[in-house]
Amino acid sequence: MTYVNDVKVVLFVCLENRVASAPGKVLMTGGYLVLERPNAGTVLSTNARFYSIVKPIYDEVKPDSSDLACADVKLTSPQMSRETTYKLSLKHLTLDSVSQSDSRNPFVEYAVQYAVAAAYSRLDSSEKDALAKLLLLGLDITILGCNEFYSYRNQIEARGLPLTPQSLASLPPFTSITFNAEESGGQNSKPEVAKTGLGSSAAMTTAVVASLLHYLGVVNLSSVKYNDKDLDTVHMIAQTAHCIAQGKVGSGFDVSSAVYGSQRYVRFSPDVIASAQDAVKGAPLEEIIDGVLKAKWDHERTKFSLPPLMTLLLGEPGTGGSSTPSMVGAVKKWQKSDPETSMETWKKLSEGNSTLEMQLNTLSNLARMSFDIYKDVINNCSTQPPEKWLDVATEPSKSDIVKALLGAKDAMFKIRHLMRKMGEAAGIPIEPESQTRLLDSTMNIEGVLLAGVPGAGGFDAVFVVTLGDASDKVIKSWSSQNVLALLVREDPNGILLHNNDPRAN
Ligand SMILES: Nc1ncnc2c1ncn2[C@@H]1O[C@H](COP(=O)(O)OP(=O)(O)OP(=O)(O)O)[C@@H](O)[C@H]1O
Ligand SMILES: C[C@@](O)(CCOP(=O)(O)O)CC(=O)O
Repeated sequence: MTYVNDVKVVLFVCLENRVASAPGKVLMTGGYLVLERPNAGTVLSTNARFYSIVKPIYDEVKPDSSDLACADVKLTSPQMSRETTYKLSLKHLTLDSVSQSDSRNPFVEYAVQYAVAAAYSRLDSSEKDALAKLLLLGLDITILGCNEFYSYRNQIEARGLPLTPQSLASLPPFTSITFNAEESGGQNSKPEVAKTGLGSSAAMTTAVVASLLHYLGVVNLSSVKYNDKDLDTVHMIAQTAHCIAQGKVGSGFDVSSAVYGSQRYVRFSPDVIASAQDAVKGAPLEEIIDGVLKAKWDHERTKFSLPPLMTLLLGEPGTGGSSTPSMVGAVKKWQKSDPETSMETWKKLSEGNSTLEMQLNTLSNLARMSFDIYKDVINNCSTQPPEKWLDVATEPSKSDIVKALLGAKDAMFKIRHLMRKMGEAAGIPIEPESQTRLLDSTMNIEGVLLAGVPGAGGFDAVFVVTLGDASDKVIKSWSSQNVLALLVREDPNGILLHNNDPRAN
């Protein structure tokens, strides 16, 4: 949207759509490798979304306002029963908390500062006056995360409910979050959210940046197309805010999928955000963000999502999750200490990842070419163990599909074997024995195509891809093994704009 001189016109345009959302992710292949260019990761975005609702706090700028240099910002997180208020300096773009509570949300704080700085850097001086007026009405930001981001296992067990997706579905949307008991009892430590590992910080940061940039008129997200420049702007700001808030530069697949949806991703060169790292040391924010927006972002993303009639399932084994940064540290240490073996393992892993990606792309193409034959094969294989899948291949067109299915399955076995090997060499449980047992038994269920540990692996939820209606069998089997099937599914969409508060739906 081009900025209009009268702030009321801007508000009129923006109020309709002031809710943006961004999805959580599952990194199916490329864990660790995707940290280094040019290795790729395939990432599926999910139906779990973070919503950010932005509105003004006041109806009009108070004429007697003595403090025209600062805007009020209110950040509400109903699921955490938290409300924090800030003063945003319109001159320095600093954000100072004026709340009594010491609860901070660095992801959202950087998202607000950087989005406002992006607005200033993109506008000429007359437009900047209108922007200041809009900001002086205050920013009232509410953040909501879908239940799928959080673990409700304890609540389900405490209520004596069965460990099933139906029990999860009975929870009201945007239920209050459970904090990890051990942490809340710990000395001086803030309670840690019990989460499922879907990339809450990336989805939250992206939703806040998207809603703010749209509200401030920097981008127009009402008509997004896959390659839209506006999405690129959201991506650059969200990625920078996420890195700075996290204090580390990951591969960025989580922010990229939060913005653009399911994809094949190759990371950006870390020096594109070097200027923002300098900002922390005191350089003017507007200039820094201008630099970030003009930097040569060299990440690559290609269209990728699951072929039709395949379902992504996640199973929470209840073993408590793992810390990604410490696992990454151990793998890096191993790479340094044994460059030869590690390079060899990574080479083979990269081949396995490419094969799996290629087989899935082949299946998508075969489905496009002749959907009826594809549907027939998938439905038949969904009720058979894999050793019987070849029996389904009664004609050449069917046998191409079955070959690709078996090729995908084999590639997944190879990837798992190498991930285990990497874990053993690095001294960390990338695919711990308990997960191996669960994955092996799951792979034996009829109609299961793939099963593995997503992302960095460890004790987080495992993922499975099933054919046709086979997911019901997996859910039943998991329930009997004390594994909770989550309600998470693949949804290839990235950022979405909504007309209403999702709690009203
Ligand atoms: N509903 C919410 N409202 C506000 N803040 C939230 C909400 N849910 C989570 N958070 C905050 O988001 C941050 C999540 O960051 P954290 O580093 O724990 O996750 P992450 O690395 O993205 O995790 P994962 O990939 O495991 O989901 C935490 O600071 C947490 O307090
Ligand atoms: C290990 C790593 O490659 C993947 C981490 O994925 P997850 O947070 O475990 O989903 C790290 C990264 O890509 O930033």
